[in-house]
Amino acid sequence: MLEVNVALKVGSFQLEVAFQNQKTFTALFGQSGSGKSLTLNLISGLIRPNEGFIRLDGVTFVDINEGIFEPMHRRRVGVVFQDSNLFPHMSVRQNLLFGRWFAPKGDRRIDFDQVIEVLGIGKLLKRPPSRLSGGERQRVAIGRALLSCPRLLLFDEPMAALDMERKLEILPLIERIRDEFRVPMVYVSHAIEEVVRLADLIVVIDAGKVKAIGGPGEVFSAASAQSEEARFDRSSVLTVRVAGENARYGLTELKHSSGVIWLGGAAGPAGSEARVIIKATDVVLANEPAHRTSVRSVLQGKVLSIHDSGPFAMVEIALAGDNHLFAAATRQAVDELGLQKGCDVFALIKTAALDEAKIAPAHVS
Ligand SMILES: Nc1ncnc2c1ncn2[C@@H]1O[C@H](COP(=O)(O)OP(=O)(O)OP(=O)(O)O)[C@@H](O)[C@H]1O
Repeated sequence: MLEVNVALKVGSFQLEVAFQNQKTFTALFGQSGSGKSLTLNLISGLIRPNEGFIRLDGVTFVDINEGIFEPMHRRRVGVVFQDSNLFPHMSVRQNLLFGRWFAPKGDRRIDFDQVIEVLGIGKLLKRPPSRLSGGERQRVAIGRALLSCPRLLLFDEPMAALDMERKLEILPLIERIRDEFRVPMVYVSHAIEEVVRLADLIVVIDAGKVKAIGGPGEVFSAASAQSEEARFDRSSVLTVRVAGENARYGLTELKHSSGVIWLGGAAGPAGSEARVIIKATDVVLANEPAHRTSVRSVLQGKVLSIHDSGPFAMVEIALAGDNHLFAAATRQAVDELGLQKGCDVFALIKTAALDEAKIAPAHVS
């Protein structure tokens, strides 16, 4: 179990973060400048808190009251940064072996060949980092961190510099590592697609404080999880069942208790549970089901709240099955449709905005 309960003041910024996770994968999610990296650096031992403690499976990394501060190398944590930080003068193999060197001889439980196979980097072993693509460099960086057989693996925005295609290649690799090597992980990101797909527990940090905490479904259905300013980034996460494919058009039908959503691309085996991420700006509101439009994805719900913000409004809709959906609209449209708390409403979702990056299997860990 990872237990974090720390306070830190740097300049005028005050960080106070507390959470615990018995499962493997914790995501620290929040806007730029919210305090995610500081939290990660406190866990790695790069910086020392003013107050509090951090423990992993009963091992104390730091406890200010007890006067304990283990330096980074004694915590045995592996870190993967946005920039892979590989040693430029070493080959891929040497970089990986460097990681191995940090693993204590009696605890080399993670196998070199297995890591290479999972990450698909067998063909790259002789190359210097300068001859790798960004995605390949990140795979090697993950391999190097993993081969040190860490007690805890930390990721600081590991995919922030990669394009969507590379992200979609690397996400399943991180999933496999999570499931095959069972190393606890803490993953910093401001990308909702990544944290929903990977995490058991999401800790939402805002202005140095924990704003929400829970599994992907719970956290992103709560209005409080995302900041008010993030109107154009606001997303909802709905739990759906994969109903079947329309092979002719390359679409997948997703069933929600409030209606049907069509996704461009594949979404896992029929019958399986999945989570779909819907941006508030991809939802159109209507008083009645859409006729003669291109929209095929329609959910029915009740207006739960309306928050005005300048010319716009954020409409929160309660759907059957305890999911909430956010829709961004103009205040004018909200007035003209006569929307108010308790009204029935139809949410029309653009399938063209829902591709494979927006779907994640609802994993059980
Ligand atoms: N050494 C420092 N001295 C003063 N302020 C600092 C220091 N390090 C970080 N901060 C401030 O603390 C806040 C949180 O920083 P942090 O790097 O944790 O944010 P973040 O959530 O990781 O953001 P990003 O996603 O942009 O990396 C920021 O306002 C930052 O300017």
